[in-house]
Amino acid sequence: MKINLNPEAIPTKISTKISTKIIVALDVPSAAEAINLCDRLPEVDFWKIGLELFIADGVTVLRELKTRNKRIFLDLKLHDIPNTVASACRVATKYGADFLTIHAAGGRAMMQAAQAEVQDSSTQLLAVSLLTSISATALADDLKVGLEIPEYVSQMVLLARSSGLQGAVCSPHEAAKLRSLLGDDFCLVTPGVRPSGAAIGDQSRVMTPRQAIAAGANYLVIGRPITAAVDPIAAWEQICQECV
Ligand SMILES: O=c1ccn([C@@H]2O[C@H](COP(=O)(O)O)[C@@H](O)[C@H]2O)c(=O)[nH]1
Repeated sequence: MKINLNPEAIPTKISTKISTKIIVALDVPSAAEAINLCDRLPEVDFWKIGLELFIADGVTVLRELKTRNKRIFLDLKLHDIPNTVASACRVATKYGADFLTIHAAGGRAMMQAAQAEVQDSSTQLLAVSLLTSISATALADDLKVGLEIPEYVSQMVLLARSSGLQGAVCSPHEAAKLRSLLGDDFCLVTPGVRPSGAAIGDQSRVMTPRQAIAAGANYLVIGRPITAAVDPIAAWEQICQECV
């Protein structure tokens, strides 16, 4: 497939629509760096705050993103006993994030308790099914899981849905199967996205942005290919073009 490299050839309506599906991971160590990136990329509407930034300066960044009317994915990947996770979710709702993650591996009781705490808030829980850094070999040999990745991920996402959640994080590799299992009302968010030619790094199950969208992802999470690029603005624009 030929990639269209001419931004002027892209109808604004399509590129706007694509850009709303991309969540950029703000994996930087300080509020100053996060806000600088945010202001350099005004077209990015949806930002992800992960553990590094949340631990460093989370409250400041949340406030700054809110002031700029940005959508926020608070990627804390909570995983603990039900009471602890539910309490953390209750406190997290006060930040007004759009998405918040918990690990599906925490089990049904944990997910149900967490869901009960966010039910009446503007925050939607997403269940992390299997980290996109985990390969088939690691799942079988290190974690001693007897299922293949597609079956394991389906199992975790079905468990999340039957625990009351309406969204999950998976790799683009599992998105098509999950979409056909769950229909259109379930939200699938896929990290493990790499534009053609980008370094894969510590990810294992990756696809291009265009492939991830075609597989049925509602949102793509992309971090280093944009934030660690020499020119983050050009990288963002190139990715939006690549999706068309
Ligand atoms: O399974 C998962 C869950 C979350 N992530 C997060 O997404 C970004 C990906 O960043 P890249 O730089 O594009 O690899 C990162 O913040 C992870 O914590 C994930 O990769 N996989």
